Amino acid sequence: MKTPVRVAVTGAAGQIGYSLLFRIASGEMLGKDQPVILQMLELPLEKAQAALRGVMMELEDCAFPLLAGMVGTDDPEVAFKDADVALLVGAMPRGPGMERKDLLLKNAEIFTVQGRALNKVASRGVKVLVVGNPANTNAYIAMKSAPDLPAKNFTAMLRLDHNRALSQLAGKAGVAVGEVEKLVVWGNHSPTMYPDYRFATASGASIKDTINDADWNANVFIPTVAKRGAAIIEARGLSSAASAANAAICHVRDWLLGTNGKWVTMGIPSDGSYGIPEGVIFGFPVTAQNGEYSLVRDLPIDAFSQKAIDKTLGELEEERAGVAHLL
Ligand SMILES: NC(=O)C1=CN([C@@H]2O[C@H](COP(=O)(O)OP(=O)(O)OC[C@H]3O[C@@H](n4cnc5c(N)ncnc54)[C@H](O)[C@@H]3O)[C@@H](O)[C@H]2O)C=CC1
Ligand SMILES: O=C([O-])CC(=O)C(=O)O
Repeated sequence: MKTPVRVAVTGAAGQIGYSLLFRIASGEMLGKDQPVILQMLELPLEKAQAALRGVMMELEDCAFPLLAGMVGTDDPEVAFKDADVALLVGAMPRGPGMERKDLLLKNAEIFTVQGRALNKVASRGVKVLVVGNPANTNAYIAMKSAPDLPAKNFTAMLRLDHNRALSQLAGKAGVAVGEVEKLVVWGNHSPTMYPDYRFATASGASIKDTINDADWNANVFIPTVAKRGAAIIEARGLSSAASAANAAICHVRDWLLGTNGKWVTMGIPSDGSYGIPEGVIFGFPVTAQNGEYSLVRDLPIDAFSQKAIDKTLGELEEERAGVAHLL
């Protein structure tokens, strides 16, 4: 039996938490032979704590063989104690008519507090995924609040955008979604993100050449992916939850277990590549192996792409300036 991995999940009684915890406990994130201990954080409010107790009862009732332990708490230092993986989901979601950056000042403080708690008590190699919006800037806040932990281990979720783009592309090109490779979504998890299909292939053939429609790319594909979150809110009255939980599972699974050379999109602190200033948490193409991700380097950036990348970077710089006083 392997040593259990400690997985902290914040906002555990929320929508995404409810779609996420059961899949982690069943082995979908870390492998079917990997025991896990779930360390779940909720707000110190009776309603949130009662909901968390209910979720924990349900987890118990599943009798998951891989669930080696559970902690439910309102204290970040308990939730993050020795955590190997931390999924920072707990934050306010947006409603109709809002942009994700409207949540910035409402949610920012959560990530200073949680960054500091991770810095103090988490495993020194903890791998952090920020889901709570605006995810890139919240990941930046958490990273800056945890100076003793490796900055590269603070990541933001762009995988939902990546998966949305995969499905749109496969549908348009008439190929199976599992065949599509070499896709990337650059930048911020916001409507300025840039889903880039220039390198994408299906069974080795260029998807861009198959589709051969620049108008579709600019006026259908990119806006459909970029505004998909709002479309879900419009349709459901609530933001994406099952697909967001699925993306979180994909992100962490690929990071820890590897991608076998396939590209995925992760929001990671820039090392200065592609002209993105060091430290900005930006959606980049990566591969992963042995628990470490590596940036896909030296891709050609044409004028259209440069303009899109500059736009999403500009927005991230603005968000960063907006939270500078907290750091
Ligand atoms: N990056 C991405 O692709 C996506 C991000 N999101 C974001 O994820 C976040 C969570 O979404 P939902 O689960 O739908 O929201 P929700 O409102 O259903 O659940 C959030 C939970 O977090 C808890 N919470 C709030 N502050 C907390 C704190 N300081 N510590 C611990 N728990 C706390 C709340 O009590 C609530 O139970 C939102 O910010 C949403 O916008 C949602 C979808 C995709
Ligand atoms: O759009 C939202 O507010 C929730 C989210 O991040 C998404 O679905 O991509």
